[in-house]
Amino acid sequence: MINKLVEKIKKTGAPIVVGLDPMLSYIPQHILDKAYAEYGETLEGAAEAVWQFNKEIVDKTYDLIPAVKPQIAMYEQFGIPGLEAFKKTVDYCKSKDLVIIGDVKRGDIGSTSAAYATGHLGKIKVGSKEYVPFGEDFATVNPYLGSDGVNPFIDVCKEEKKGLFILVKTSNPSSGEFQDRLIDGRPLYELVGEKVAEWGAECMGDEYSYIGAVVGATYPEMGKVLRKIMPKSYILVPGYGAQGGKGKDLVHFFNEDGLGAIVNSSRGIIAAYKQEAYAKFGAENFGDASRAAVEAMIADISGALAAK
Ligand SMILES: O=C(O)c1cc(=O)[nH]c(=O)n1[C@@H]1O[C@H](COP(=O)(O)O)[C@@H](O)[C@H]1O
Repeated sequence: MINKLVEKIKKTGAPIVVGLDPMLSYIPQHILDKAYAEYGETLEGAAEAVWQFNKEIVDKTYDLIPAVKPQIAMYEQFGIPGLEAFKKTVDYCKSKDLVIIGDVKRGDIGSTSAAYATGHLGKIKVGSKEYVPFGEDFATVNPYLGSDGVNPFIDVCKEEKKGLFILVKTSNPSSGEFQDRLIDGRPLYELVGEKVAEWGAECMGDEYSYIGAVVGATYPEMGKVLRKIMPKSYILVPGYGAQGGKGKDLVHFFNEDGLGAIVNSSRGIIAAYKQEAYAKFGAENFGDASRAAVEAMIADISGALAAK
């Protein structure tokens, strides 16, 4: 799957991911009204609105981008109907040939991680039958439990040709509270980065490893150091747009080959119609606003890389 991701990034010229993080407050009234008229003001109604909202954004952007990243919390908040909307979104994106990064941030003791890996990246046997529960291509993984919490994910990736993005340095303001703590004079995130490089060396695709890392756009200096520590790992870079990251901050997350990083924006794309810059589209044409925001993001990042 890493080979497909790299190929699609090359083909689209867009090292970006659209984050499908729907909140009811981003969904235009006409979509909410229609969903509530059909299902009532229920969890089912909310999930239907989420699904219709996602579908329009995917329809308006899929030809420009290599990948999407649905964040499962945004679906789980609507309970079982929300999870059904998550699965529908994954299947629809797959039908559009997009690479799907399941932002699930899992990680537990080995046996539990194995079940998470099966659910999100693998297949489950039920009697004589086999099922694909959620079917994402990549999953985000929290490495805090250590190798035995990560290895079951790696095993499933090897078997299914899937991939991981392991949290190394997160984008949020208090990420340094633990991640920057010095251990033998080195920050913890560097030690985790070294471990990702070690896991990744065993899991190579054609050019890049299918064991990648997450490093926030909001910490460009740390991104520069981590890029060198993990030269063969793709870095998923969240924090662009709504969290303040800009194209010029991101150039050192990329390798000299112009590859090696994929930048996520969620609210900045899916709720673009609410920003002043895209207000002219109006809520009715929110998908066109998202397309324009994707085009602007690609231009910003490619411009910064060209100027590097
Ligand atoms: O793993 C992630 O994707 C992630 C890691 C991180 O360090 N920071 C971070 O923001 N994220 C996710 O990236 C998305 C960012 O959303 P926006 O800030 O709206 O672009 C959310 O889905 C977050 O859960």
